[in-house]
Amino acid sequence: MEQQTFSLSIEQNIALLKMDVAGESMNTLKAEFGPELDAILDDLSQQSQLQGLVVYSGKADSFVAGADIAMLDACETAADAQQLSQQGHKVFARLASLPFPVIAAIHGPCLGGGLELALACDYRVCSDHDKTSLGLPEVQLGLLPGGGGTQRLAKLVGLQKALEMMLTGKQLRAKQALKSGLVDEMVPNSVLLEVAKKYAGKAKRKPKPKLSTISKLLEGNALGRNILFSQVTKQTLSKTRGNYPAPMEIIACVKAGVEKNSEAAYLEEAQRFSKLVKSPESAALRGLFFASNELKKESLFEGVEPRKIKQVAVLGGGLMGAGIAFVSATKAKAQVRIKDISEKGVLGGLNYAYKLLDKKRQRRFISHAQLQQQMNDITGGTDFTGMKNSQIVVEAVFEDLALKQQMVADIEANCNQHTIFASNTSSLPIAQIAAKAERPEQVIGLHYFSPVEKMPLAEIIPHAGTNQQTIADTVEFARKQGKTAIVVKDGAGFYVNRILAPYMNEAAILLLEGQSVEHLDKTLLDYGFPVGPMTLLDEVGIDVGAKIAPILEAELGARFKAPQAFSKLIDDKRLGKKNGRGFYLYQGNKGRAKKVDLQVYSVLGVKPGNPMDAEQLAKRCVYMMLNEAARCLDEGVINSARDGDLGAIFGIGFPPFLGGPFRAMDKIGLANLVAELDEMASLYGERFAPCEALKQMAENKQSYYS
Ligand SMILES: C[C@H](O)CC(=O)SCCNC(=O)CCNC(=O)[C@H](O)C(C)(C)COP(=O)(O)OP(=O)(O)OC[C@H]1O[C@@H](n2cnc3c(N)ncnc32)[C@H](O)[C@@H]1OP(=O)(O)O
Repeated sequence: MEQQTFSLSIEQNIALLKMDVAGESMNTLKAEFGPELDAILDDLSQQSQLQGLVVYSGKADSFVAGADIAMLDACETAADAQQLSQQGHKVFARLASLPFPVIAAIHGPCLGGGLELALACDYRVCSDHDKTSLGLPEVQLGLLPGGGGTQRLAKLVGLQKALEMMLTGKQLRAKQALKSGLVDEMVPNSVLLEVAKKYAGKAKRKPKPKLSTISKLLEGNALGRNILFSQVTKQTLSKTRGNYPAPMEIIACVKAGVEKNSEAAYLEEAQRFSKLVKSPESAALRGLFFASNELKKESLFEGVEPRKIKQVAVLGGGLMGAGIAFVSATKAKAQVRIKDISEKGVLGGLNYAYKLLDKKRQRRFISHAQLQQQMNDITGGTDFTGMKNSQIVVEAVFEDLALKQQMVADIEANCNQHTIFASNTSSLPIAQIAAKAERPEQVIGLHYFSPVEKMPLAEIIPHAGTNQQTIADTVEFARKQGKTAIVVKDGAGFYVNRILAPYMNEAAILLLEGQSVEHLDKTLLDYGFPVGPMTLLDEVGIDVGAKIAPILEAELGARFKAPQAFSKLIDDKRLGKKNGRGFYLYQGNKGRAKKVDLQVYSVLGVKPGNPMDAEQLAKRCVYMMLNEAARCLDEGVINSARDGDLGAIFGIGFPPFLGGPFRAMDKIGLANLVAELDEMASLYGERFAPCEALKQMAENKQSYYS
């Protein structure tokens, strides 16, 4: 017999509807639930003695995570997707029109279609648990809330808050949800159902947002609303640069909600939703969701169980070390010891963690007691005291091979025989760091991106002698720190910096050819990168780039050669943002729009000329990256196109709506790409020559994804 998803019980004239999707760890909404729910609603609407209905989840730690994304993926046509949306509208409308109050009892994630279900209820009560979060994250999948969310949310929390939630996809914690009026009450999970039942017997109600006087003025009349919509449209376009259609569609739906009758507005939501389901941007973003979920679950070696890391040491209290200590303590819930050569370094590391936690406290995400508790998990010192039991030591010291080898020896002498030594080097081969180790099998690379607490990627780099247990433990540790972890081959630049370097070099060459700093940055921002290459070089440090380039060139060849003229920037003591001297002005320019430091051009001996066609300019940088990504896969630097896509998106910010370099190459078509690279090689130089792997695949009419 087919298992039911919903079970109905009645206690003292209060109906309790439990949702529990069999065989799945989280509830998601599926089309096939329609008839089951319809039958329940038929039954309920005939029971005149009922005083209320409480909807809750049978899962221990989640309410409903939204519509089933795989079901959306399976829609063959926009009409299929429109039908799904309209089916949702119909069921939720029936729920809303029951003759007694309907109450959602929410514990755990209540997202997308899950929140739309809760919005169709009269009242919402949620648990105060950390796991409880409410939001409409559809925009992150390139979609809009298609289950009535664009219509109901604004009526409950007001236009501004609703637009902010839907355009960012941000999830609210219980406290924030209560404050914004999204939920009516927040209680401990142990009494959630009991409190929800108390709403039975109350009046059904029309939601009314609690608005400040200014918001009332803005949202309460047509003129104010027009100003609001035009401001939001402008801000949205400046953020998306036209690359993401969903935000504009969300604004249009919300606008329809205030300007049209309900039937027309709901129809518009369904139509716009269906168009987005079939958009290439949403397909890429959904692909990303599935790919990162798949990677998260992947176990690397059969029979090798990763150990739980509870004791961590970090060598170096600088920006990277401090960030690593912070995520190890707060996310991976480990006891962390920071070791630095100076007291100042240790204090710097502790202070960094304190500041991050204090920000959370100020935003009321954590209490003062929780801040103190988390700070208790991070200690520091200038010697090896307290490090004996470390299961993993992550070094984040200067990029100096001899120093790192010394660190390995120190850790082998002062920790224990099982301690893993993980290096956060961004350029030195791990095999060299392990070369003098007594236990090289426990040496591995663990490369983070700055700032560690924000950047989602970690590259895990075993050298040829690293054992499976060390790899499995390190991957699991990075996952626990909240990172998307990809295993990459040991070699100059690993994966992310290896594909970034030719892109950055090309931008530098273009600058020397007379393209302006602003034009370069704007063009690649418009293309979809989060920052332009010149800004990125300022952020990373021009000196850091200058140090890595020769290492890559020596190991990988002339296509990595950085333009000679760039050494003049170092001679001019231009290190980037950190010393206030880079491509942009920093001193005395705080809070103002970024301005290029025009002296850069005279230092480099160039004069910015006519701006190159934006498409051509972007292609020159991006195609260098694509070609290198193809080489990396061919050489086994990455294990799959999927890892290459995730690494580029989470490590560099490769435009997510393109799905990553490999999906982008498939979209261009490998034969077209090879032809374009050939032409670029003849115009601009051999560095553009398509790699053998690309040529082979193009010849065989292959693609990276089927
Ligand atoms: C019409 C509507 O407006 C359209 C929609 O609702 S679109 C969907 C909107 N919802 C979302 O985007 C939420 C997507 N999910 C998430 O962000 C996260 O899964 C979460 C925050 C809910 C939980 O995260 P976490 O605790 O790390 O668990 P996570 O491993 O991601 O998910 C658990 C399982 O649920 C699955 N899952 C979660 N949400 C899902 C969804 N909306 N569709 C399909 N599967 C989903 C995951 O694939 C995973 O499956 P598995 O057990 O087979 O690996």
